[in-house]
Order: sequence, then structure tokens, then C-alpha cells
Amino acid sequence: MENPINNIYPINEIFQTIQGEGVFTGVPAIFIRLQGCPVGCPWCDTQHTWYQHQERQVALSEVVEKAAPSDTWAGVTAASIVAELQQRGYQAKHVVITGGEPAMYDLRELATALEHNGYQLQIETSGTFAIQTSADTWVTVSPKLNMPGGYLVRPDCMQRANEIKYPVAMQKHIDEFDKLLQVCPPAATAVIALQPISQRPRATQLAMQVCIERNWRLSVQMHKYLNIE
Ligand SMILES: C[S@@+](CC[C@H](N)C(=O)[O-])C[C@H]1O[C@@H](n2cnc3c(N)ncnc32)[C@H](O)[C@@H]1O
Ligand SMILES: Nc1nc2[nH]cc(C(=O)O)c2c(=O)[nH]1
Ligand code: SF4
Ligand SMILES: [Mg+2]
Repeated sequence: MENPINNIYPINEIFQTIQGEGVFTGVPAIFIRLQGCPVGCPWCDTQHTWYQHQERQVALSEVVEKAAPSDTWAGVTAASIVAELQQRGYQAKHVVITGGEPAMYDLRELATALEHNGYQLQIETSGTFAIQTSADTWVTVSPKLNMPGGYLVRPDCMQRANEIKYPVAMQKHIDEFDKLLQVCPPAATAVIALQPISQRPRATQLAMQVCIERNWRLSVQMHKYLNIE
């Protein structure tokens, strides 16, 4: 049955590009970026999505294919989001819901609407909020440990993850991740990847070395090397 609730999702931007991170790297994808995140990672790529200011609310047409990142957002229903993707003639069938922190919102209605229209869904989440999405959603958890917002990574998120993509810059981060894997073990089938923070050469060197030692994957934010969105 269709979820009868008409959730309003705060959309920061919608764009079509190539997935640059994790297991689906290289796959053409439509990105839906939601506004709002309280986790506070100091090196966050998308700090313009942290706050949801009422006075920055705009129409949906203004957040589709933004010329530059901004903190404007539009409140949109699942049906209107699907209609917008179809109207824009996007060819990608892989949809990535990111943010901001998408797990702050109940994504079930949006997931159902997208799947009914032939899209395959992936979400990118920090693992600090309960994940409410469809059973078929590919869940990428990028755990955030000891961040200023004080949020904890949830064991249920680690269990649900199809992919764990951990951002690293120094050995301390690896040690913290090892502790997390012990306390909150992922499913045996979960793919584990390390993602160097902000393309820093030392972070990349460390991530490569640990991936080889542990037989984990490397995820390098390909879109930044290609200078695409
Ligand atoms: C911007 S976050 C949004 C989704 C969610 N809040 C999260 O953290 O997963 C999307 C992805 O970008 C990663 N990320 C953000 N800033 C980064 C940076 N400077 N270097 C490497 N990865 C970064 C996050 O770890 C996450 O995997
Ligand atoms: N190309 C591209 N790939 C991405 N993978 C995850 C992203 C994100 O911001 O969540 C992202 C992004 O912003 N662009
Ligand atoms: S959890 Fe994600 S969106 Fe929030 S600050 Fe960290 S990287 Fe940025
Ligand atoms: Mg990004």
C-alpha cells in the first residue's frame, strides 16, 4: 500500500552526474540533496546544507541544477520530486539521496515513489539517525565519530549498511574505526571502504596502505579529480 502521508522533503539541490564515491562509483546518478545536518564534521564538503533557515526557502525550480552551492532549499512532496525528474528527462535510473543528513527524515514515502517509477535508490548517511527507507535501498553509512554535534553512530545503522565508507585523514581515525567495528559490527556482507578526507595526499597514502593490509576498498571521491559536481 502507498504511504498516505504527504511528507515534505527539504531539497537543497537535484542534479544528474556520475556517482563519485563508494561501490557505485562511475554509475550515472541523480542526486537529491536534503537540507539540514547537526553532526558538524569540521571538514564537511557540504556545510551549506547544515542549517534550514525559513527565510532561505525558495521554489523547486530554483534548486534544480543550481549554478553554485547555496543554502537555499525547497519543500517538496515525493510525487513532485518524481514528476520533476521525469520532466527534466534525466536518463539515470540510480538515485542517490544525500545531504545534509537524509536520515533525519522519514524517506519511506520518497523511496516507494521512486521505486514505483523504476528508480533504484541509494542513501548516503552518517549512521547517527534511525534509517527509515525501503527494504531495497542501498544504504551507505559513512560513520562520524567524535564530531562536535555529539551524535553517536547507531548499532542498527551499522547493521543495515550495505556499504560502510569511512572518511580518514590520520591513524587516530583508523583506531577509532576499529573500535566501532568491534562495538557495532556490520553485516558480514557489508563492503568496507576508506575514503581519504579532502584528497589530502597523506590521507590518501594512509587509506591505500590500510586498505591493502585489511583487504578493504579505497573510495577516492572521483568527482573531485574530474572536477565535476
Ligand atoms: C556530504 S555527506 C552527506 C551525507 C551524510 N551526512 C554523510 O555524512 O554520509 C556525503 C559523503 O561525503 C563524505 N564527505 C564529506 N566531506 C568530505 C571530505 N571533505 N572528504 C571526504 N569525504 C567527505 C561523507 O563522509 C559522506 O560519505
Ligand atoms: N559526483 C558526486 N558523487 C557523490 N557521491 C556522494 C556525494 C555526496 O555529496 O553525498 C557526491 C557528490 O556530491 N557528487
Ligand atoms: S554528517 Fe555528513 S553532511 Fe553532516 S557534517 Fe558530516 S559529512 Fe557533512
Ligand atoms: Mg559531495
